[in-house]
Amino acid sequence: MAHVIFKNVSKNFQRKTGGLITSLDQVNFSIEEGSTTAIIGTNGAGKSTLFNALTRQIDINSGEIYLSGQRIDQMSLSKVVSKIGQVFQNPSHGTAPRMTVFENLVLAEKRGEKRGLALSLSKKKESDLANYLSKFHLDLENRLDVPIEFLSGGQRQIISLIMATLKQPELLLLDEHTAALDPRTARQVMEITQTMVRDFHLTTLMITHHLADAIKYADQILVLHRGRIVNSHQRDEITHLSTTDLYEELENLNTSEE
Ligand SMILES: Nc1ncnc2c1ncn2[C@@H]1O[C@H](COP(=O)(O)OP(=O)(O)OP(=O)(O)O)[C@@H](O)[C@H]1O
Repeated sequence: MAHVIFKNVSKNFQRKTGGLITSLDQVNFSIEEGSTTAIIGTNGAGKSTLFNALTRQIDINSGEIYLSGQRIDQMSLSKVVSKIGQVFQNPSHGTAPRMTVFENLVLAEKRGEKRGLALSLSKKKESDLANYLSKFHLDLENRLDVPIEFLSGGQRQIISLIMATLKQPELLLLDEHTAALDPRTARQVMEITQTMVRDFHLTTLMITHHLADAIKYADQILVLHRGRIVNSHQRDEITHLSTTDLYEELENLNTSEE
């Protein structure tokens, strides 16, 4: 059985002016364990809605969503949160900006555990973390006692990534997590992401507008348009794709609407 399965998933929203918007329209796809899937699509295609359905931020109207063989579209939010790690486009999303890097990492480690546990800010743990952070060459090992809000965007995204993967999630969601970074930092963050995904054998789903990243890192590319998966490319085929091919595919979808 595939690791993630979307079976006939649909989601409608009520339009303020009346009527319904169909954000997900009978979406079907599956993701193999340990693989990376990129979702690309036109504006308003339903990419965020798909992520929100996975993380239980919204209820779907029909269909089924499975993670590791379990139906998650009806699971409690707290249970889903413990299974899925997410990194957002906005570097301050998902972290407590006024707390230090170390405090954020300790909180991430305690996520899903009983409330009321004291933070175990031991010196030993701090030096272990400093060791781990030094391998990213972003000077993070010297920033453990600095509030997250004072870090650069790239540094914050790496911390968010570490927080999202610390508990080895069953699924990692990357929501355009390099989009707000300058090109050099974006490349660096993407490479570190790839190292973590490989090292921890993480099943990953990423929304990206960087078509080159989809080609370079994905085992599967899903093309979403008006709430439907209109095409999918698998690894064998992706190797022969160029960014121009994907760009033209998206352009054709845009112009077919006009
Ligand atoms: N809470 C909501 N209420 C009403 N309509 C919504 C809601 N969330 C999403 N939509 C609509 O659903 C459609 C899909 O939106 P979604 O944000 O999922 O697309 P997207 O692919 O992430 O877009 P983009 O790349 O432009 O951010 C859009 O028409 C959007 O306006």
